Amino acid sequence: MNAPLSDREKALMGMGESRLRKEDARFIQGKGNYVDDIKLPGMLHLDIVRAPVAHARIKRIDKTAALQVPGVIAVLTAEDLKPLKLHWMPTLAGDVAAVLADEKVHFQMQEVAVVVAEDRYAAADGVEAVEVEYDELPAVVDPFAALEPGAPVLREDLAGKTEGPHGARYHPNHIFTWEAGDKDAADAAFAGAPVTVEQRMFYPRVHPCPLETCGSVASFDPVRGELTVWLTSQAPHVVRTVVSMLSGIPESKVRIVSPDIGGGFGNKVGIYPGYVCAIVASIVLGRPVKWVEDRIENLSSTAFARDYHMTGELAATGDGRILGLRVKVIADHGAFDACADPSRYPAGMFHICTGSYDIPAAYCRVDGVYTNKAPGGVAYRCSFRVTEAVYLIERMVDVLAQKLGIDKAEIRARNFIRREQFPYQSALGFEYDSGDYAAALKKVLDAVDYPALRAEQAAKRADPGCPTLMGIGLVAFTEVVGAGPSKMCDILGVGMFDSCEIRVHPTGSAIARMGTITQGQGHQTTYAQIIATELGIPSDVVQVEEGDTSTAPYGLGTYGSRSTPVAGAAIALAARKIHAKARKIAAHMLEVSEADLEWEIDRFKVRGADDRFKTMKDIAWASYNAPPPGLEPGLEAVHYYDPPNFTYPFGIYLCVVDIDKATGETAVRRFYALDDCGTRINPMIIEGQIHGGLTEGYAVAMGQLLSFDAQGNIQGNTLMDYFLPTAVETPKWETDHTVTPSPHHPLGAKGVAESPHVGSIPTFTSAVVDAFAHLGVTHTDMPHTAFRVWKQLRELGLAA
Ligand code: PCD
Ligand SMILES: [Cu+]
Repeated sequence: MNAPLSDREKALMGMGESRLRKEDARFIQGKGNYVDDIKLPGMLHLDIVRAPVAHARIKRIDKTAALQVPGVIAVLTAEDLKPLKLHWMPTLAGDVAAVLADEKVHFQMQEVAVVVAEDRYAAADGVEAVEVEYDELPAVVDPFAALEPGAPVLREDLAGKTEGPHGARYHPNHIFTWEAGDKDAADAAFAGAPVTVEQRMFYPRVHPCPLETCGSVASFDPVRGELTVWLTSQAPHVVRTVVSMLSGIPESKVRIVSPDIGGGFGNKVGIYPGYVCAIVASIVLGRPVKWVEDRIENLSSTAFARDYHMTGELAATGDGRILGLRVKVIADHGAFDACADPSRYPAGMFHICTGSYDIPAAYCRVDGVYTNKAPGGVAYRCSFRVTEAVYLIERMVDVLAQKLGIDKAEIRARNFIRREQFPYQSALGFEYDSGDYAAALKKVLDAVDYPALRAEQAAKRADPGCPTLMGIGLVAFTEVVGAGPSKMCDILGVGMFDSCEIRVHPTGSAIARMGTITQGQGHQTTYAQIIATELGIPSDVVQVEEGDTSTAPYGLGTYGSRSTPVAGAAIALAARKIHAKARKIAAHMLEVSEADLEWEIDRFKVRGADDRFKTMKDIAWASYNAPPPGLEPGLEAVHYYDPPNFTYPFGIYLCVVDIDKATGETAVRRFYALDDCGTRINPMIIEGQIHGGLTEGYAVAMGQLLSFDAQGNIQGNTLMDYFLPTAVETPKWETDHTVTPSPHHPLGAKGVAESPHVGSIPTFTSAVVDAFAHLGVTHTDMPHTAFRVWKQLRELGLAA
């Protein structure tokens, strides 16, 4: 293993060390600073009037009574935003979304009007007093029904448009068709295949549920013409650009600050009507305006995830070698196409759905559809539809294994992309950077004694008196994270690079700023660790700042596990620029040539003369006070990093469940998660990320669901119904790892934070279905709640 660290190395607390999080000293003392903590003199409060119905024409809005409520200052509707051309706003997906409902409402809880008042209570009373008269229209909640010939037309604003931003539209409720792969080659693989399987599955609508809801404080200074907005954004620079474009205020006079964020999980990527209205209200009224949504508003209207109706097909040989994959998806995007994906990919990175397998021919097609539901389509702990893709392929491989009577571990091993095939070109267009799936699988199977688990299962199946059904889930996932090479990925035309600026002070401490923004991931700790190792400065004295567009270099933000792959690389390369300059200074100080110097932990020393050295601290002082002739003073650098490729973390997850035949309750007996994210910066933070992601995955698989009735009423949008596991429900997690560095990343690191979510969800389904596999069940849709599992037990005559 690793050689023991010297004292000097230990002092740095650099990469590879499980050092404690630097930010926690602040958080555990209640000194965090969230948007709702921001209170400005004269600040007003905004609250939103929301639609009680899913589809209706607005006949009349009467503000009179609301304006008489004590404390209410203003009521704004779409009519008031029209002169500013702000009643509709562009979405990340190239569509438009109503800021405030314009003549029609398209989903329940849609923003219809806003009330601005002296305090939050008055604003809420004002909301109650706004009178809106609706003329109800038939609601469309099923995307298949939305595509029927006579279906009600939802988006009248798009009437007659047969072209959308992603090509032809064949129905008024159709948004786009997106295809990847070679259809003819895939069809040919199926035509000649000895075995084929097909499975329909529905990945229900779920919602990221960060502790802190979304919100903003907008403050326009009419004297200076400057706009400052504190908001819960995972991408503050992008918000600045969009705000400047929409408002016409020069970007140099717009400052966006993401202060501490209480969890993002994709929920805080989009731009929401509440933000826009707070900004407009502040500009119009000349006072700061705060908007913070409540939990029901958060679960109802800011950014759902998934809602994919998927059909997968695999073609294979008799011994289980996969010959081809075909996938069809009907994607329910809700009322406006507001998916947060790189602009060119309306289905995100869904085409990673060939997974960890060497599949010669593949074709996938995704059709986006409008329905009367809230817009969103965010990457809930997932790099843009990767969760859906991994779910699909992992379910399909299980279905194939079942049909052929091959063990699910064995069939995976037979189809893995082999170590020597990397870099690997997938049939759907990705170049996987590195992986060693077979070694990881072996490690997991050995660790849990897989043959013994299967033997136990067989014995239990043979015993009709056994009160439980035992299931074993297994998943071998590959993710695509680190968006992304700007030749492939952009947001509204801005390439998805990221950035870092490091400034070393004369006394040898440093400040570093990045274009990303932590929401709990621990960037202040891990980023400092990278700099510590690269520059030989203790991570304790490296100050990391993110989220303020007036100080941080432009970056695309934190989501899609892109911070380590993209900003992490920028940090390393900025540090290396400083390192190169430091070498020049050290050579001058030691009166030798640069070539005679070697770097050791925290110093340059003269080769072969251990006592002749200059530490980075010495060099920092000299860089300001006695730089070599011809070299500018100071010790700082900026780097903008445009990655050459994505990174492809992977993992092998295994889960054992025991299902109570009497109640349908599923107990997770064991969950073993092996992750490979290449070079590991802070193993403890990684472990925390894995625990969090597995817990969120457990929540999605076992209980989270936002469903709608036939009228489009949203159900389950409170924490009474929406499943958020506490320590009581959460299973015990076992973690493990292998290390296969990324060959193109300067540190060899890949992203990791999404992997546990992406990988665990299909593992739970795989385990639950496995419990019923001997009875011919090939798939059951999530969530695997006790009631749903019990119904299945009863249908099979098993319920006690
Ligand atoms: N190799 C490696 C990798 C990584 N790491 C670490 O770990 C973490 C993470 O990372 P990443 O993977 O890169 O990621 P990011 O970018 O940073 O982040 C993001 C993610 O993250 C996660 N996690 C978390 N946590 C918390 N606490 N909170 C939150 O919110 C959250 N979110 C979630 C999500 S959802 Mo999306 O947005 O949906 O797309 S995406 C996401 C950081 O700290 C880092 O540094 C290390 O150490 N190493
Ligand atoms: Cu996703």
